Amino acid sequence: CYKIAQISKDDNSQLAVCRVLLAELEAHKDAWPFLTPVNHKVILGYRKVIKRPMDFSTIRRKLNNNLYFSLETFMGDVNLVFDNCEKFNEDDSEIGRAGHNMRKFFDELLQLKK
Ligand SMILES: Cn1cc(C(=O)NCCN)ccc1=O
Repeated sequence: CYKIAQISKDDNSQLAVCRVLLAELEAHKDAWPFLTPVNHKVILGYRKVIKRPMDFSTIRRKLNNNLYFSLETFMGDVNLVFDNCEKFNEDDSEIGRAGHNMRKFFDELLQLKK
């Protein structure tokens, strides 16, 4: 039993770290393009180009519904947000720059939490 308890405790503590990381991402001044799903009815071409849309509100819902099994699966969705942003936006654009800033910020957060 001890071993099973140990695994689940690690997952819980990892998920607690995910909640803190997500809160810090959402609070960043450059988070605004990523707070809610991109509206593909407004942003022409988005649905065709971006096969796996992701945003911070979706990540929060998945976290609340216990759909992340580890820090790694959580990181996969956060990086998907930034990868989608790079694919769809020019580097030299407001949203493109916000994406690069947020990815750098996230990488620095992860260094602190290690
Ligand atoms: C991440 N991203 C966001 C938008 C956007 O317009 N977001 C609305 C913010 N209120 C457009 C393209 C894109 O790649």
